[in-house]
This record gives sequence, structure tokens and C-alpha cells, in this order.
Amino acid sequence: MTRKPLLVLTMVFLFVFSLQVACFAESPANLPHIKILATGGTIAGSGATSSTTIGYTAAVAPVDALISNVPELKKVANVSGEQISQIASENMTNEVWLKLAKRVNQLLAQNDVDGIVITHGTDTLEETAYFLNLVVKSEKPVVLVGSMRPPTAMSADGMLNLYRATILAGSKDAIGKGVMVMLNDTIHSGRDVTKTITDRVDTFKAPEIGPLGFFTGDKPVFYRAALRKHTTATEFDVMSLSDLPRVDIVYHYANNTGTAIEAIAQAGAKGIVHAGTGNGSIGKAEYPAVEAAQKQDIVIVRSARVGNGIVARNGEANDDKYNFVAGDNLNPQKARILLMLALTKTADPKLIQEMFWKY
Ligand SMILES: NC(=O)C[C@H](N)C(=O)O
Repeated sequence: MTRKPLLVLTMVFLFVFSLQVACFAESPANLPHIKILATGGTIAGSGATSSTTIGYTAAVAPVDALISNVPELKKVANVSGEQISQIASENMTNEVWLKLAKRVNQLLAQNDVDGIVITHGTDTLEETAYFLNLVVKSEKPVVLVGSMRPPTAMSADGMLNLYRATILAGSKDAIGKGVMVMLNDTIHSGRDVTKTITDRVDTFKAPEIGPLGFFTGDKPVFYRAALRKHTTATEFDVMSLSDLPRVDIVYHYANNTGTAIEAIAQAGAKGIVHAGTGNGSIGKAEYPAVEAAQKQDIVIVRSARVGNGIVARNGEANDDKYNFVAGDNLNPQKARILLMLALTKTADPKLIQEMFWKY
């Protein structure tokens, strides 16, 4: 065969081959299947002007609008959305938590779902993340995402957060890491993350412990993994529950005489988290209310309003004598989540203490 037809044949072959490669690279068939479950929050919010970043309305845009507002999602995953709720997350309830947890477990049990993104308000995002970290029964990635600016604002953070959370939920490196939180290019463990700044995009941090990893461009990079048990390694199962035990938090301060503890006990709480001063200290004037609550078999966890550090057993209180549970390094709102789930298993403070050292 002369050289010319061979050259033409080779060029035609290369052209067809490159088309196939291009199609394969982009074809939805080889992209991960990610479910986006929307609960509301600022990421679905709307402000009066393009500079409105406080005083906007949260929880306005439906999940399909969130997805269509980020067309790039189609390049990284096969996404579909479901609306679980449409609330500003300061209004989060046990009912939404149980509905969300059950739906997450149902979807992750399906072979055609590779991961889940949950869009959520930032106020209670850390609580939902820790709750799911303890009750999701799958190794597949679950990523909570929110934003500090509504989509109507200049330099809104929600679109890129949603895009990268979706990449993370489809990433093989994210499998088995527990429930994660991704905002501001930072990947956090649902157990350790907390909101630290009222009004800025860098609000989520894991004080003293640090993030699991970061995004560099569109690539997630992990530098550590959570050691405390989570997801499939926990004893908690909410699939048959229709409610959760009532647990309230009391804040300690100078001159506090335990009135809040009395009121919470009267309201029928099964557990109280005490946000103590310093290393989880309880004031002398609180003890009559504490002892009355314990006569009602209310389990008391000692946490600290300080937010960082470890509340150790028998440090600033005689936990053995009073049957308190030392809250380890969980802040009060996280300790409340664990105590609620612990009370679905037992009311024995000794067994609950073991759980605080495990999860
Ligand atoms: N940035 C936010 O999402 C705040 C809002 N209050 C919420 O938690 O829904």
C-alpha cells in the first residue's frame, strides 16, 4: 500500500479513537451517582441586595434550583436531588433528623447511589453532622455542606462549596472517613467540627484537632482520619425510632443557683448536659438542683462552656460519687447528641461514660 492512503487511514483511526476517549471521559456512565438532600439554610437563601450577607432570608430555593445554579455539577457526578426539609437550621428538629437519617441509610443501601451531599444551614450543621456520624450505617461518603453568604450575594460561597462537596462525595478517598463537613475548601470530621465565627466564610474549625484535609483546586487531599468510632462501627440505630430522648443543656456562670436544672427536670428531660465553667465545674449552689434531678434518674454529663480541652473524670467534680458522666472533649452541643443516642440504649451512667470515651 502506498504511503498516502496509509497516512489517511491512520489519521481517520486516530480521529475516531480520540472521539471515543473524549466521550468515555465525559460520559455520565463512569461518573459517580450522588444524591443531594436539601434541608434549607443560607445556601438556599436570598438577600435583598448583592451585598446582603446578614439579614437575608434562609431556606428559599428548592433543591432543583441549587443544582441548576451549578451546571458544572454534571461534569463531576450524576446528581439528583430530594427536598428533606426547607428550614433555617436554627429550627432543626428531631423529626427532620430522623427523616434525614432514615433516607440516607435507605439511599446508601442502593447500589446505584455512590455518595450523598446534604445541604444544610450552618447554625446547627455540626449537630446534624455528628448525629449522622453516629447513625449512618454505610462506608459510602456523606458530606454536609452549607454557606455563610446567600447565593444572591457577591462572592457567594455556596456554589463552589456545593460543587466541591459533590466531588468529595464521589471520591474513593472519602470512603470510610465517617460523615464529613466541607465548606471553604476544608474537609472536617462531623465529630470534631464546630462553628467558631458568627458571620465569616472561614467559620468551621476543629479546635486543637484540625481538619481531615483540604481541597487543592478541585482535588480533595486527606492528611488524617478520625480515630473515634463512627457510622458502621457504632451501636446506635435509629431506623425504627419515631423520636429521641429529651436532653437539654444548661450553661453555668457566676451566681448560678441551678434554676435552669430545676426547670429542665420539671420538663421531663432524661438527660442534662452541664456546660460548666473552666474544666466543667459545677457551682456549689447548683448541687441541690443536681441531686433532685438525679433522684429523677436524669443522667448528667459534665461538659464545658470553654469549648476546647478535655473534661476529665473526677477532675473538677466527684463523678464517682455523683454518677456524673465526664464529657471528654465534646462541646456541649455535641455531648447532647451523644447523650441522646446513648439514652436510646441505656440510662446507666457507667455504660454511657464508656460511650463518651469511644465515640
Ligand atoms: N449560614 C447559615 O446557613 C445560617 C442560617 N441561620 C442557618 O443555619 O440556616
